[in-house]
Amino acid sequence: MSLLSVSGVETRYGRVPALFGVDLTVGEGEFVSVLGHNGMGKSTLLKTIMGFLPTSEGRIEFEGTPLKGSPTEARARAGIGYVPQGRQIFPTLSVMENLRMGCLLSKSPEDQKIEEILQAFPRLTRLLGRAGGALSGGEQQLLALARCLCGDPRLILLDEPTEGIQPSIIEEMIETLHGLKASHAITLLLVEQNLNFITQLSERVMILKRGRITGEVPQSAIGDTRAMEDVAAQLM
Ligand SMILES: Nc1ncnc2c1ncn2[C@@H]1O[C@H](COP(=O)(O)OP(=O)(O)OP(=O)(O)O)[C@@H](O)[C@H]1O
Repeated sequence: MSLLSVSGVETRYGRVPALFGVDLTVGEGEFVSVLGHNGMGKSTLLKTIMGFLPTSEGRIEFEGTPLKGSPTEARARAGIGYVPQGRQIFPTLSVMENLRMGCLLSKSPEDQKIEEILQAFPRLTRLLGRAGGALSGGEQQLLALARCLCGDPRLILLDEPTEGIQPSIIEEMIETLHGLKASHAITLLLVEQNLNFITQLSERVMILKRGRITGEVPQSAIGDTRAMEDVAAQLM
């Protein structure tokens, strides 16, 4: 059974459709990505899974339980973590306070959880007292991911984490996510337009174009930037 199953999902903004019957599954422990240009519906897909936008058609199941009608908070409690595009950390709260907010959903003791998460994000350890808004964009992105992980999510929905981020932090994020995959058995659904980032992190890649999944990158092309570029050029 998949951890997440999305089938025939349609989402509209008012009367204007943005997703047209999207199907995808994410298995436990899998890293799955959705690649698409600007405006193709990537953020809409994650917002729909998280319950910020209602589905007009289709079905979303998490661990086999239908999510229809379930509010965002219940989805978060069920184990779906969301790192939105633009990060949305609390700018006036310190890094530590941001992490504490993330721990509200965790069942582990707060100090223990934060210590565990900081081991995966050493750069944040030096910044704990600084206001979130005084971090660089890349540091804020790391904080947003770390804060999400503080809530013990089973599945992480990650929206364009590389947008506007310096290459060194992108590399750090890739390493951190690889480490987390190995040690925490996290499951990831990533939406991105950065092909290099997707290539390095994904076991399966779907292409989203104008609200429709136009295809999946063949397994033989996964991890091979040149082959991925060829497939993406045909499907995007
Ligand atoms: N609040 C909104 N109201 C109306 N239309 C919207 C709204 N948000 C997004 N859309 C439209 O829905 C479509 C998909 O947008 P979405 O933000 O999901 O794309 P995206 O692939 O995440 O792109 P980007 O990388 O630019 O964020 C676009 O045509 C967009 O204009």
